[in-house]
Amino acid sequence: QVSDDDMKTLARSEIPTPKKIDPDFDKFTYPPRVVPEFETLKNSISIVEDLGFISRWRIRKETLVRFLMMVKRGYRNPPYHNWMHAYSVGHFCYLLVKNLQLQNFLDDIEIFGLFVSCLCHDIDHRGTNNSFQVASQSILAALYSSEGSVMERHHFAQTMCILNTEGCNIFENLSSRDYQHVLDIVRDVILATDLAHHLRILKSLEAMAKEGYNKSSTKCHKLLLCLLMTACDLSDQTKKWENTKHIAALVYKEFFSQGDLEKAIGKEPIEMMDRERAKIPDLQISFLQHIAAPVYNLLSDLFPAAEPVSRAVKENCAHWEKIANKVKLRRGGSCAKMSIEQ
Ligand SMILES: Cc1nc2ccc(C(=O)N[C@]34C[C@H]5C[C@H](C[C@H](C5)C3)C4)cc2n2c(-c3ccccc3Cl)nnc12
Ligand SMILES: [Mg+2]
Ligand SMILES: [Zn+2]
Repeated sequence: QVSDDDMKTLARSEIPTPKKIDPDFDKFTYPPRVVPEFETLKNSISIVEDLGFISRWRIRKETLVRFLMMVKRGYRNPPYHNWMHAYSVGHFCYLLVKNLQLQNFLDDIEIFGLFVSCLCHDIDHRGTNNSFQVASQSILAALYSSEGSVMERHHFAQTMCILNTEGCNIFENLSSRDYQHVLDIVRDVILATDLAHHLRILKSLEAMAKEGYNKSSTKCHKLLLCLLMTACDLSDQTKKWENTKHIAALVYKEFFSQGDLEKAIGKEPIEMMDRERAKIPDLQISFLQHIAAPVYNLLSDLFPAAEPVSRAVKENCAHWEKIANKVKLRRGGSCAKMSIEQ
C-alpha cells in the first residue's frame, strides 16, 4: 500500500510541463536517467498529462498517483532491472509519441497501453532471467515455465494485481470494450519484451518494414507495438556513450551475479553471465550488431525521423569496437603495433 498523505501531497503538487523539467525533455538526445529518483513520479505524471491521457481516458489524479506509486514500489533494486530502468523506458515511449507522430499509425488506446506497459514491463524483476527461473526451479518457473516467457508473465500478473488494487485502476473509466482491449494490449506488449519473442517475430518485422506499414491491418498494429516496446526497452543504447557504457556496467553486474548464483547451485553459467569468461566489449558488439541495431534500423525504415537514434546505436557500437581492438592490441603485446595504432 502507499501512504495516503504521500499520495495526496503528490496529487495536489503543481505538475511541471515537460519543457519546464528540461527544454530538451522531448528530444531523442535527452538522457532520462539524469533526474534523481524522487523526481521520477512527478515527471511521469507530467508525461501522462502532456500525452493527453488524463482527459482522453478520464483518469482521476489520485488514482494515477496511487497507481504510479504502486508501480514504482513494485520494482526491487537489482543493478539494472529497477524502477529507473522502467522510468527511462517510459520516457523513450514519450519520445516516440512526440517525435514520430505515432497517432497516425496506432489507435489512441494502443499508445496508452504501450506507455503503461513500458512503466510496468519489468515489475518485481529479481535480476535473474527466464533460464535461471527454470534452472533454479523457482516459484515463477513452477507457475509459468510451461508457457515460456516466465518473467514477462509474472510482470504482467503483477501489473494486473496493481490495477485490481482499490483506488489504483487507471483504466476504471474506460468503456468495457476499451477496458478489455487495453488489458489485451498490455499483456501482448509485456510478453513481447522477452527478447526470445522479439527474435521469433524478426522476419515478420522485416517483411512489414519492406512492404510498408498498413494502418488497417491488425497484424501490422500488433507487430509495430512489439517493435516499439523493444525499442523502448533497449533505449539506453540510443543515448551518448557515457550513458551506454554506464548501463552496460549495470547489466553485467546483474548478469555476473546470476552467474555466481548458477555456479552456487552447481550449474555452468553461459559465457555472458560468467565473470571469469565474459569479454564485455565483444559481447556488447554482438548484442548491438545482432539485437539492438536491427531494432532501430527497422524503426528508421518505418519512421525516417528515428534515423538519428539508429545512428547513435551505430556510434556506440563503434566505440565498443575501438575498445575491443585496443584490448586485442594489448593482448597481442608488440609495442611497435601499439605505437603505429597511436
Ligand atoms: C546492454 C544490454 N546487453 C544485453 C546483452 C544480452 C542480452 C540478452 O538477453 N541476450 C539474449 C541472447 C540470446 C537470445 C535472447 C535470449 C538469451 C539468449 C539472452 C537474448 C540483453 C542485454 N540487454 C538488455 C535486455 C533486454 C531485454 C531483456 C533483458 C535484457 Cl538484460 N537491455 N540492455 C542490454
Ligand atoms: Mg524484461
Ligand atoms: Zn526491461
